[in-house]
Amino acid sequence: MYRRTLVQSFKLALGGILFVVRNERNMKVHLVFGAAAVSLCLFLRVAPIEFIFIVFSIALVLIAETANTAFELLLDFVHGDRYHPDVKLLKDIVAGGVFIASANAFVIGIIVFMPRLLHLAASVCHL
Ligand SMILES: Nc1ncnc2c1ncn2[C@@H]1O[C@H](COP(=O)(O)OP(=O)(O)OP(=O)(O)O)[C@@H](O)[C@H]1O
Repeated sequence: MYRRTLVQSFKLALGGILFVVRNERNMKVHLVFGAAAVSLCLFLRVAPIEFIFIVFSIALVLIAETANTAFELLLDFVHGDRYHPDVKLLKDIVAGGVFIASANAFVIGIIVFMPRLLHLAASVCHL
């Protein structure tokens, strides 16, 4: 063990995140949806509190996916790739966490964007 500076710790954490982005297809999907949601926030000029909710929802999904990946790797490391019902249950439970975070982000996205998009569509139709 050695003492790390804050910058070194940050670099190691960033390396962990990059690993997940490179190796997990779902993480790439979450990032694309996250970037789309932030762009939509800017385009629709949502209120600051709504923007905060969107950013928190995105962060929650990314954190859940990162934890899911770490847990899957840990299980594979400990148990190998042999089938085991307990491994299945544990992997399904952490995947459930990602699902909850994603469903939360979806609902918040609907609540924030839907009224504005409908309003935008209505004003375009009346042109
Ligand atoms: N060793 C195993 N024994 C039993 N079932 C497994 C095992 N490994 C994976 N599974 C099953 O396959 C599913 C996908 O696991 P995998 O490790 O392939 O994750 P993945 O392809 O990255 O999927 P995701 O990240 O979307 O959950 C698990 O949720 C589990 O149901």
